[in-house]
Amino acid sequence: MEGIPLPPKHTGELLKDVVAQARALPNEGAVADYIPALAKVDPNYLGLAVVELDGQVHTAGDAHVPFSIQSISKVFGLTLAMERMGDSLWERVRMEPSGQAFNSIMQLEWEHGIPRNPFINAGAIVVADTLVCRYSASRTAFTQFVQSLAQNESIQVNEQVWDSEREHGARNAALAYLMKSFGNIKASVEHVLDHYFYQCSLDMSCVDLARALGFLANRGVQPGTDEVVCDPRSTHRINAMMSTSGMYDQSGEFAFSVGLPAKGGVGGGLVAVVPDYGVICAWSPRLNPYGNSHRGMFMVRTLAEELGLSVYS
Ligand SMILES: NC(=O)CC[C@H](N)C(=O)O
Repeated sequence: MEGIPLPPKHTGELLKDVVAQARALPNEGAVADYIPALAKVDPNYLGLAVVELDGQVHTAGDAHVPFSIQSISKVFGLTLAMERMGDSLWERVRMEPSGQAFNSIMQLEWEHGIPRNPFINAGAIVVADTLVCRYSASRTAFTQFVQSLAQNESIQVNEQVWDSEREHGARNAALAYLMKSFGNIKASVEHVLDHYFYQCSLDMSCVDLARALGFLANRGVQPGTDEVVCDPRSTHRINAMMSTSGMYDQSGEFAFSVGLPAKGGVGGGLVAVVPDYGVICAWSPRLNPYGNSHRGMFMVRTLAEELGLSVYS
């Protein structure tokens, strides 16, 4: 990706400009309320961060405020599971776009309890099952993994969000029990959901997330620490699935208009990987009908256009 890096000062100014443009947009979309604790978040937060591979950090708005990472946790879970399971993981979850909402149950019965990909809820619940089965303390292992990637030991679960997910998790429980009936969940459903809800309920800032996912822009090696998080083949696969499924049923539009591997969550976070350059993270809690951050998409798209970051150009 030659020619991407702009003078650092310019990038910082650009981020501030993009946040100001996003703030001026009409208030479209709504904060997720099917998990009641998420509905309490101030919808006007706006954060944007870029962490480059050489360690430079550019921020604007609320880039340092922790928020609920929700489905962005699926990227960390998948990375851990791929390292632990090897290719046997792909017997239990596929790598195809689903063309359905992130929590849809219909396809799962037709396809005998094998989820389309690890980034819809059903797929992430299978991934959570593999973690629960392979770690004696999967929640602790998950937190330590994320803390070390983000180089921030203060990252922790938001207990209110975790409780709220448990109390309002009927649909995820339905997905898990259906998969259990097909033999695709090995541990107890209760245990698996507990882990899944936990990882969704971690709080991280835009800077934390952009730093934590640096290895995906750097062939699996974590910038700054030089830790080998995964091999280049796994890096390629994770980025490929983020490109095809990371934005759920809007992944095609995102590839069409932005052109970066990305993952969104219903907390309003959106991460985008720019190979050989760094990671962008945007946050704005109001969601569009696909469950993706409305202003987050605007911010990542504008930045990608301004800096010429598309991997398809
Ligand atoms: N898209 C999301 O961010 C969904 C995550 C949320 N915890 C759920 O399971 O419904």
